[in-house]
Amino acid sequence: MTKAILGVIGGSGVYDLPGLEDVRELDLTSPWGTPSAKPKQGRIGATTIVFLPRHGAGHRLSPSDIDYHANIDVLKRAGVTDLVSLSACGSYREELPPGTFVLADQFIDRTFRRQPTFFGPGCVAHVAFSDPVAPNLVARLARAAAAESVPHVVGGSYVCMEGPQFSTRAESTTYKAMGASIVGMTNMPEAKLAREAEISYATVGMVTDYDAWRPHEAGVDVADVIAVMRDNGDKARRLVARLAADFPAEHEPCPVGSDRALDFAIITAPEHRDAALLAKLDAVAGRVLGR
Ligand SMILES: CSC[C@H]1O[C@H](OP(=O)(O)O)[C@H](O)[C@@H]1O
Ligand SMILES: Nc1ncnc2[nH]cnc12
Repeated sequence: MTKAILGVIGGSGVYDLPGLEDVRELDLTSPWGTPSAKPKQGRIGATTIVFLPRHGAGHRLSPSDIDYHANIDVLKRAGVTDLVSLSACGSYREELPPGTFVLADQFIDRTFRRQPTFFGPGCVAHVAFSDPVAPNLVARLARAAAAESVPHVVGGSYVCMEGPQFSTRAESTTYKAMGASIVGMTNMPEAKLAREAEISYATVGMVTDYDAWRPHEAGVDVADVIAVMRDNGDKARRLVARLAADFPAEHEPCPVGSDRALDFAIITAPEHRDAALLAKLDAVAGRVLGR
């Protein structure tokens, strides 16, 4: 049995979780770099929660500057089994107005200056990623949202752009035509790295704006986002509190294998593996590397 530990990555507008009790800062370091902040561990009811503000205290880091490797690595070291990402996003659908929470089930990765894997020369791995989020975690989030009367939809594709500028109108209409529901700048490579670290992941896309695809409307600017962000942040805290209150003590096996992603993923022959990289992978891949 594995004790369930719920990780929460707070995005724009969610820099703390005031409902946490018995809070302490975890003094964890990572061989991958510097996490956005020291994770805070606490509990809501009987559920242990580890919280990390993605952009750091005071929103210090832009999406391209976040050390996603260090963030996921320290959450793994903290024992996180299930990870909820809270993310502000733009919407590509009239029926997903600002204030809606989209529990996305797919991603389209349009980032171009981020290293998307923990693996590399000396230890190559290919994890399955056709189903990038953990459906049981999504179902729990949907139940928590319903219980808290938070407007939400289950499913949809999140397109992750590099940023930090918002989309041009041409980009916005292109992503909409690709079938995306929402757009943000942070869930890639975060979700990929969580999968490599065998952490069940789900994302809550908190719509703040309609991006730039509506022909007769002004495009998005950060003032639009901030105007909605505060209210979304309050809803997100209620959502997390409800999720935590109803969370199981034991980690539920992920139906799409998030928690066993490395069973057959590492393809480099043992005698060709790089010792320095293996050492860095102690937390992420310790289960299969026997570290
Ligand atoms: C402040 S608007 C743009 C900013 O908000 C989103 O961040 P997060 O996913 O961490 O909530 C978006 O991805 C951009 O980084
Ligand atoms: N329209 C948008 N595009 C990218 N990231 C966002 N975050 C919030 N709104 C966004």
